[in-house]
Amino acid sequence: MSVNKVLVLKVGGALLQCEMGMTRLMGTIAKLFESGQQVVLVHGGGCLVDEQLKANGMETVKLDGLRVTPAEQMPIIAGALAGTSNKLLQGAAAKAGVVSMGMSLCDANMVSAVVKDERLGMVGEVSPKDAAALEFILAQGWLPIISSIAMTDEGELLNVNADQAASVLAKLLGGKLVLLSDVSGVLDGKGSLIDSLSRAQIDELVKLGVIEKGMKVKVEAALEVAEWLGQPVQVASWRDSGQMAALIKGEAVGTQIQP
Ligand SMILES: Nc1ncnc2c1ncn2[C@@H]1O[C@H](COP(=O)(O)OP(=O)(O)O)[C@@H](O)[C@H]1O
Ligand SMILES: CC(=O)N[C@@H](CCC(=O)OP(=O)(O)O)C(=O)O
Repeated sequence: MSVNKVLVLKVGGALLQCEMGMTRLMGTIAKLFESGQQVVLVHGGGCLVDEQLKANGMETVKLDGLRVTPAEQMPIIAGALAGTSNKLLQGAAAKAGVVSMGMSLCDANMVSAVVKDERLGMVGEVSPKDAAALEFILAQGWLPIISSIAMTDEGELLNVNADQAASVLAKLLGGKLVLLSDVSGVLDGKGSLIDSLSRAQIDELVKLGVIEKGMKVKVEAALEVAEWLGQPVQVASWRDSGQMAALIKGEAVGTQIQP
């Protein structure tokens, strides 16, 4: 990986429940900073949202890997993602000596957002808009930590899948994208890691039901960026210390989603 492009790292929500994982992630980011690599951290928090909805007597419904988001759930979802999850990560960054800026997709005209599909309620579809704020923050040597809560032009909050949020920010910055989940990459039907995937192979594995739910959304977001930027996108795991060490060295990790 070349060092001069911004690295957009996305972490899934399960990380927030793993103290060691958060420490390792922030240690990795500190090392990347030392080597001159600028990093943007985008995060999910799906499991925290599930917990908060349950605690408030609300149900979780997913359609094709995306959370159906009735308007009355939006304050809880925004609180869990832009609030709790974002601040937990800022805390871990501070402990590792990394100066961070806690943000969401609502900030500084980064993206524009519209309702994706009426059947999903307040779920957003975002497109890249203005990179100025992020470029300023990166130039200060700070780590932007960005949740996937967005806003319409009318100021209504929207819930965006965090892999899709990361993919739009990678496009905005023309950056490299690495999606870190709780699995070491895309697995085949027997549970073995697949090193590399083309669009045709992805279509086939989705048809067979081998790639499904959150991984289907993730791989499709990765493919869109790979094709847009003409370079592979990696799907790997924050759990795997070997993969995190390889990331610091700029080596390929996990599954390479090919353009
Ligand atoms: N072929 C596959 N390989 C790996 N994981 C898969 C696959 N198909 C479905 N999954 C599921 O997708 C999950 C990762 O997606 P998701 O839960 O959205 O992760 P994250 O929260 O990290 O974004 C895995 O934990 C696994 O349960
Ligand atoms: C629309 C939609 O599905 N939004 C996601 C946003 C969080 C997310 O994507 O979290 P993970 O990365 O941990 O899965 C949700 O509400 O769960």
